[in-house]
Amino acid sequence: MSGPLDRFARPCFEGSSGNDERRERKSDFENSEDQRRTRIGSLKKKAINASTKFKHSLKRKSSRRKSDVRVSSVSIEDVRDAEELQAVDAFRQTLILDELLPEKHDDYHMMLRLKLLELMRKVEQHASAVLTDKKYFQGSFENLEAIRSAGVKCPLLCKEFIIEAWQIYYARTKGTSIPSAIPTTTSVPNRPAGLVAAQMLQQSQPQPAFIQSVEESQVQVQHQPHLLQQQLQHQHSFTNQQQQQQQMLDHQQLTKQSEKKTMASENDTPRSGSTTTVTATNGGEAPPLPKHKIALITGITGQDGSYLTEFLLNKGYEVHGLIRRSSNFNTQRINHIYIDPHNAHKARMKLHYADLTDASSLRRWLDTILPDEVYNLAAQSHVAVSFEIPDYTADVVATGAVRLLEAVRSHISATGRSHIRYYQAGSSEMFGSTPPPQSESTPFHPRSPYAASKCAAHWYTVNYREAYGLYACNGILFNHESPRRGENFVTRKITRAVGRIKIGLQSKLFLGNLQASRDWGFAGDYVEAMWMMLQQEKPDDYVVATEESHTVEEFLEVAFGYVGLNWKDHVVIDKRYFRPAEVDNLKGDSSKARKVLGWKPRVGFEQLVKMMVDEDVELAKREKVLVDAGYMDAQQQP
Ligand SMILES: C[C@H]1O[C@H](OP(=O)(O)OP(=O)(O)OC[C@H]2O[C@@H](n3cnc4c(=O)[nH]c(N)nc43)[C@H](O)[C@@H]2O)[C@@H](O)[C@@H](O)C1=O
Repeated sequence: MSGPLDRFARPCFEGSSGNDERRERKSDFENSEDQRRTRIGSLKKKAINASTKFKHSLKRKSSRRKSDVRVSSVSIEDVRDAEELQAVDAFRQTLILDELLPEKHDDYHMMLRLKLLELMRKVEQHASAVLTDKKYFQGSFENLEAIRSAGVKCPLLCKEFIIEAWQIYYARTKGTSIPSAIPTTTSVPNRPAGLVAAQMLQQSQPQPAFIQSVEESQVQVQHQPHLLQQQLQHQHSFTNQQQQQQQMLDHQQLTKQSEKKTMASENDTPRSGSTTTVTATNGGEAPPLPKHKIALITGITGQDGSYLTEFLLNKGYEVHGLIRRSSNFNTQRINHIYIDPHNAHKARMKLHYADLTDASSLRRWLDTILPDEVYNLAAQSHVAVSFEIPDYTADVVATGAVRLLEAVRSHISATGRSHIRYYQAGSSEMFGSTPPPQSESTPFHPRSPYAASKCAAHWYTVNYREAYGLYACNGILFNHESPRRGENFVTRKITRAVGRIKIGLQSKLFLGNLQASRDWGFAGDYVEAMWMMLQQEKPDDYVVATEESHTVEEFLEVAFGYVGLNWKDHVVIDKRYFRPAEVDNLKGDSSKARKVLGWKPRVGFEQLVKMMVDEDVELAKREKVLVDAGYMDAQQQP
């Protein structure tokens, strides 16, 4: 089905339906919204003024401190900041009087931190901790809420893994006095905790028996800046973060076990590839790396890259990912498995800058990493966008594949490492207008620059296999989705909107052709098939699909219906999302993969849609917390 060409009249970013809607809704809310912004703006200004005055006052005073030990209080304009400023000021005076404050540490933020630590210690003597972490401590935020609303007045500490700012606000809405105790991946922001801690010191009640005493807990704050950088862009729900933490812990444990195992059997199991030694940064010699397999993945930061990395790490692989430089970090999907490379003997995933458009970088990393398996997943993978940037799409998707194949070929010829195996990510888009069911023998008829480029990559791979005897496979993957799917693909665009509509952050969703039909599977299942292809005796090409096809409209029915909404009340057809040439119907025949590889999908269509909706409802709840706390605009998506 072809769409009108006037979509090129102005650029239109998918996933930005909130923005379209914002334009529409602005007039309704203009006045109240503008007033609210002005109010918040003026409060912020006041707070900044008060802080600046306080800081200047400290500086002025510090130059006089030897002769005039008593420091006068600051003038405070903002009522909201008064308690904090006074508390910090008084605390500073005490330190100066006790001669405990070296001049170089005499600044406001240092004071605030010290004050917070002091408050935390006091709080721990009088407060009770409520376990809210579900997975490890079988707690819940509902417990916290129930305890507070049952009239318990003592300060309550929310015992939780603190990863992102929204959790602090969320904990407060549930009645906590201060988030506490298990911030494994980020430090607790000073300001909210400081204010809350000050308030709670005024309250003290005996501790109910059913709440765990805080003395039993260990407070450990580790600061990992690489995770903090991603705070607001994080794509996964709270539940998912807990799963990720479990995976990380599992991975660390697995790594330890596999290290022990491989070290023990090092002599009798020679590694198929190279050995690399790493020098530890703690002064000692790191143990030689175990003889495990090494994988190199292009496109590691994408949906498939992140699932494949988890899968391979769980199989004991060392995984190297090639990433493109960009001005913003885009590693959200793999942050949970990232271990600082300075922990050389623990870090089993490593990232390197390279680009499929830069042949020299590909060859250099092959020579350095010496991988056993290479997975080429990188692409400009958006079909509609490929009509806008066809040249770039061809460069990355088609020529990028031949650059990498050629790098592998020349690396083998230079090193003799002929056991190396190559996986090429193909796409059902290559079948285009050929009617379903589509199998390995179905002729390609691509309908977009993206699909034509994928066809070229497919044939380059076949050619390197036939011409040079390279172990190279094409995985012809039908659509595969997950909560990590990019927000401009139709499935995630829908489930994001369902979450936000359900929570009241959005009311409309702008879409294109609802009659297109796709064979949608779960990305987590599909990465297993990639790996299986490279474990066979001989290289070959395989279709990977669920063998069920559903229209976009059916996806809408399930997604909206699952949360009790009717999609027809919210979806608006926007011709800008139609494509110049559409692929109407894709439905795979994956019998070869099922028979030869023993692969089959585990997650069905409805389960997939519900999984994505569940995650996105949670994500929307987090956004709502930030919106309610004035931390984010209602229409803005982090
Ligand atoms: C296998 C293949 O899978 C993906 O390509 P795709 O099938 O084009 O995925 P999509 O989610 O962008 O579109 C699916 C269908 O949904 C229709 N549709 C309607 N309304 C909107 C809409 O508003 N946005 C989008 N994106 N699509 C819409 C659209 O016209 C199309 O018919 C990529 O992973 C690709 O890399 C790949 O290899």
